[in-house]
Amino acid sequence: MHKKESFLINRLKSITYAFKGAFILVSTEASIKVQFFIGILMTVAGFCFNISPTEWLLQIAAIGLIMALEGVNTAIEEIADFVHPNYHVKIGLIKDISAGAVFIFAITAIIMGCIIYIPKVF
Ligand SMILES: Nc1ncnc2c1ncn2[C@@H]1O[C@H](COP(=O)(O)OP(=O)(O)OP(=O)(O)O)[C@@H](O)[C@H]1O
Repeated sequence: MHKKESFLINRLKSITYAFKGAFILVSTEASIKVQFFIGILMTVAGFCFNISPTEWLLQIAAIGLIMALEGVNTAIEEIADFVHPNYHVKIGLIKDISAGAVFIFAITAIIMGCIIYIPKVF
C-alpha cells in the first residue's frame, strides 16, 4: 500500500507547486507582466512620495490582489480553452465575466491610487 506522506511534506510540496505556478504566470503571461511592472512603478512612487504605513499596506494589498486575480483569470481561460477549444458563445461569456472581475478590481485599485497620490502631487 502507498505510504501516506506526512502533513509537513504535503504542505511543502503544495508550496513548491504554487511557487512553480507563480513563476509560470510572471514569466509567461503578458497581463501579469504588465501588472508586475505597474507594481514596481507604484513601489518606487511609494518611496518617492514617502507614503504612510497605512498607505503602504493598502498599496501592497492592491498590487497583490490584482496580480492574484489576473492569475485566477488566466486559470479560468486555460480551463475554458481546455474543455472547449473551439468557439462557443458560453466560453466567450465565461472569459468575459472572468476578465470583468479583474477589471472591477483594477478600477478599484486606480481609485485607491488616486486617493493616495493626488493630494501628494497637487
Ligand atoms: N472559444 C471562444 N469562444 C467564444 N469567444 C471567445 C473564445 N475565446 C475567446 N473568446 C472571446 O475573446 C475574448 C478574448 O479571449 P482570450 O482568450 O484571447 O483572452 P485575452 O483577453 O486575450 O486574455 P489574455 O490576454 O489575458 O491571455 C474573450 O473575452 C471572449 O469574448
